[in-house]
Amino acid sequence: MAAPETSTAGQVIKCRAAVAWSAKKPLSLETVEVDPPKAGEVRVKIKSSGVCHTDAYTLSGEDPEGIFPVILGHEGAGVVESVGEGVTDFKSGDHVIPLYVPQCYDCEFCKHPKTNLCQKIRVTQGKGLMPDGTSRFRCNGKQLFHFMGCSTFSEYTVVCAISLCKVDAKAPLEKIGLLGCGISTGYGAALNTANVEKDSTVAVFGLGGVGLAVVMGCVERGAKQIIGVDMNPDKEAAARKFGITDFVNPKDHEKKPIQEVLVEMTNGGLDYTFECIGNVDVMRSALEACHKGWGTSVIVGVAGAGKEISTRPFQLVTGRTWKGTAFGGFKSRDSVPKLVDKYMKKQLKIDEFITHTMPVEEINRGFELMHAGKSLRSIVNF
Ligand SMILES: NC(=O)C1=CN([C@@H]2O[C@H](COP(=O)(O)OP(=O)(O)OC[C@H]3O[C@@H](n4cnc5c(N)ncnc54)[C@H](OP(=O)(O)O)[C@@H]3O)[C@@H](O)[C@H]2O)C=CC1
Ligand SMILES: N[C@@H](CCC(=O)N[C@@H](CSC=O)C(=O)NCC(=O)O)C(=O)O
Ligand SMILES: [Zn+2]
Ligand SMILES: [Zn+2]
Repeated sequence: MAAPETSTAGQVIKCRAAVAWSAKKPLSLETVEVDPPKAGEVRVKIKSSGVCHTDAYTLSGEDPEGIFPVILGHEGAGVVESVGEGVTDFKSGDHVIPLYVPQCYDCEFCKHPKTNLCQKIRVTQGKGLMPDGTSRFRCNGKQLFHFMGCSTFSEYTVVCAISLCKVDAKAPLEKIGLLGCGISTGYGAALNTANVEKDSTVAVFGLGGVGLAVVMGCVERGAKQIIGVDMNPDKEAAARKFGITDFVNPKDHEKKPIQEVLVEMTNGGLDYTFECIGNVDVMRSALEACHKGWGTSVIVGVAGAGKEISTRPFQLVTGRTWKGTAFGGFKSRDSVPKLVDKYMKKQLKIDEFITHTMPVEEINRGFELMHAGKSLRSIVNF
């Protein structure tokens, strides 16, 4: 049966959005115009969106791909309002999560079992545009750019159908948007990228939302020691609830590089380490905290423009492995609906990551809480 047409289908919709007019400035709540979806696109009514550190990173001006004015946000969930020509996988009323890593099933990357990095629309997505090179957003006559193919800080957004997955309509839309980024990324970093085994020893640097999702994955795999490393002592309590066995604050060990402290604590180093901050010095520490011969370090954090990593090549010659992950290695459209199902079966945490909830009008408070180290995830509701 054909989906019922919504009264707004084919029309320009005026709605609320938090607009980043320029770097380093608070977001501004505006009325924006959202065009109907073109061929292969879907317009989604966003119910809620998480605030990820990557939104703050791009807003800070440190993202080489940062472009303004833009509608940020990439951890959202919502309901399909209308679909563009040729879209058969979705209909109005479907519950969906936008995906910043699409899955087209057709490109060389999608067909390759070793990567999740679909490249079908990567070039235009990186330029803040839809695949035809235009934007669907305007405010006061000015074009606004899209962000990571999602722009979930808008009440309505337009995304490519390949950047969207349909999820269980019983799942709470005000929570499951977090599976669009931080939780899936950290969890997948442990399960897919590192493939942590039972009885492993692990260190997680940075105990924000992403780091705690790594901890969740390591607990599921039966790691016997999980050391949380964070400069913020307030992060210890929540991290213990997620399952860290030890907490190390580098500020308590200023006479020694933190990797030496960890190597001593673990009789030679960790089986797996994860950098979940975006600091290149910490990335080095995380690698060098790995056990000689077999330790693997996974870079999850996103570093600022111009930053480079370094270590002595001897660290790799002697058997340590340095890896990175995007979206936890999950092939997005295949995996996210399954993660939603896992949450519904109480086999995956989401609620425990949500420390603050606020109306979109207060979105800047979400950023402030993150910068002050007071939140894991803030959710903004439309
Ligand atoms: N690769 C990918 O696919 C993805 C990458 N990311 C990236 O992952 C990183 C983490 O994201 P998220 O969890 O949202 O960020 P948060 O800001 O919530 O968490 C980062 C944590 O690291 C702590 N920290 C900062 N500096 C240090 C340090 N030198 N040593 C130890 N701990 C430190 C922070 O402490 P404090 O509380 O004091 O700030 C905070 O607890 C970001 O770089 C983000 O851009 C996010 C999603 C996907
Ligand atoms: N735009 C940045 C790169 C930003 C980046 O690394 N993004 C991560 C996701 S972070 C999510 O919160 C990622 O998975 N990237 C894959 C990709 O194809 O962009 C820059 O230009 O350095
Ligand atoms: Zn993110
Ligand atoms: Zn693809």
